[in-house]
Amino acid sequence: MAEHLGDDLRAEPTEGHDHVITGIGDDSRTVQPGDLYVALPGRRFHGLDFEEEAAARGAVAVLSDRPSRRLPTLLVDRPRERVGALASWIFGHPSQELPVYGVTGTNGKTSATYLLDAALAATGLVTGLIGGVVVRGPAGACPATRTTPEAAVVQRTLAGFRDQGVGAVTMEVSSHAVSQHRVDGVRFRTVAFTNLARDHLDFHGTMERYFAAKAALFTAERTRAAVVNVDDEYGRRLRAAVNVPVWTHSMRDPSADVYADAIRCDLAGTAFTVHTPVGSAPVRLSLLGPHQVANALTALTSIVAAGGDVVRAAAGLETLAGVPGRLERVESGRDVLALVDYMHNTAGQHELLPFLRSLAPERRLILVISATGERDPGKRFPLGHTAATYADVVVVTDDSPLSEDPHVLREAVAEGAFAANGARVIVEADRRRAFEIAASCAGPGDVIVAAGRGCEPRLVAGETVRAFDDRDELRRALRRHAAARAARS
Ligand SMILES: CC(=O)N[C@H]1[C@@H](OP(=O)(O)OP(=O)(O)OC[C@H]2O[C@@H](n3ccc(=O)[nH]c3=O)[C@H](O)[C@@H]2O)O[C@H](CO)[C@@H](O)[C@@H]1O[C@H](C)C(=O)N[C@@H](C)C(=O)N[C@H](CCC(=O)O)C(=O)O
Ligand SMILES: Nc1ncnc2c1ncn2[C@@H]1O[C@H](COP(=O)(O)OP(=O)(O)OP(=O)(O)O)[C@@H](O)[C@H]1O
Repeated sequence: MAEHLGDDLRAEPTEGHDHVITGIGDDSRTVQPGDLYVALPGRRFHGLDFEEEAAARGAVAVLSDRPSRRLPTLLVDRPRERVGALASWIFGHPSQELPVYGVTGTNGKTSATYLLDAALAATGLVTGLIGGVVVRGPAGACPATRTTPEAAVVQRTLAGFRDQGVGAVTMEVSSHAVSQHRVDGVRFRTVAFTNLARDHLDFHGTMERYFAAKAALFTAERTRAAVVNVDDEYGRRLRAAVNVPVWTHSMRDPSADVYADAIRCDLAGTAFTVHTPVGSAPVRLSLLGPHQVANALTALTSIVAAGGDVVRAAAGLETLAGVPGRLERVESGRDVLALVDYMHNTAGQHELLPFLRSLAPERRLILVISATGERDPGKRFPLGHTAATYADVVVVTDDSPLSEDPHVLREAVAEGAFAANGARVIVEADRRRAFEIAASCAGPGDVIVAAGRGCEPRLVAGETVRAFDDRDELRRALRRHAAARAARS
């Protein structure tokens, strides 16, 4: 049997020949025996730079835009565009057997996929999750290195899930992934769109191109249905543009297919009633903040769109204790509310900061903020400005500058914060010291939020990588400060 993989590539099974291809991989460091090694042209390297390593690990052939000197080569013009379909074929088209629920959008992907995973599990399914924090299934979990893995890894992971008896997969899909063909070859049951706001312009250039990258997911070839948040401006544009069945959800518009009302958000959690064409249900989330209502609607609408049971799904959402690093509470024994969040764009700030203010109307909101290097420079000033518009104290510090000068990043954020003429602004390069300063500013009942990194486990500056988890560091800073205060009194 032969299979057409595109206009100019035709593959024949190789059993009985010298080279038997049993898998596919695009990274020489993780190639497995029997793999077709996809040698991609990159910004820094060409995959063929590592062909010796790939061969030594057992790669039997290469797919590339240049001939390998070491292994038989399938030559194609744009290899990245071939990997998804090819990997899907090699692994027996796992997404055709397995319902895959995709979630895309600027903010809310991780939260919505955790919620969707919990809801699907509550309907009795064994689940798999591919996301920016973790990749996990029945065989275990491993920390994610990216929001969406490369195409070969996506297909290998889906095949593993299928073979382990998974009944539904939830997957975060970044715009980078769409542009880089990482999800080509995935057939989705539904794809959900959460929202679109300024981010990633370093990669996409303009908002229109960013939107187009997301919108490219919503075609009949890729998904059976679209799930769209119509409270978002780009969501409404998407609804008007797509040619697949669309399920809308809203917190404001009762004419949406799925609608939430009776919304209550406080420190105990988030409660609302969901109304769908197949019934209504009360929902109680442990997660904090009104944005989690939108994320829960993304999860519930995806399930309803696929014919699932909304009452069981809603009950499933209640089983989720939290999402790592997303308004995650840090217990320190001190009488302050300390939270860590992944807020790293102004859209997220506008959603969360009014809620955080409302938690302590008489007390102070203290924010620690920073900007990551190698990301859209236009985000930095507004990040500082918005933070200082809402908060009482803003501590501007360093994140992972990667290859950039941390001083430049810090100055841009601080400039925005000072320009707001609102909060008291303190600039401290050392992140650990910034947490100490925040802890020392806090009085009883105040709210401290370490924003921007969530549960990221390390800081990266040039070639230097050091372990740094905001949750541990904030807890330590609060405890140290409490101990020092006790010793003084
Ligand atoms: C801009 C971007 O997406 N770049 C990705 C791209 O890098 P690149 O073109 O520079 O590749 P390269 O490092 O020159 O390497 C070329 C080839 O050699 C291979 N190689 C390289 C080294 C080696 O030892 N062995 C080896 O085989 C690589 O696997 C690659 O195929 O291909 C690399 C390998 O596949 C990716 O690791 C890299 O992602 C980098 C790390 C990255 O930061 N990506 C971010 C922007 C990203 O994708 N983010 C989105 C989500 C963002 C969000 O929503 O917040 C994501 O999905 O994570
Ligand atoms: N529905 C939402 N609307 C606006 N902001 C949100 C929403 N959901 C989450 N956020 C904010 O975005 C941050 C990241 O959330 P989450 O990780 O769920 O989204 P994501 O799309 O996976 O993010 P990223 O692409 O940056 O990894 C949260 O910490 C919160 O500050």
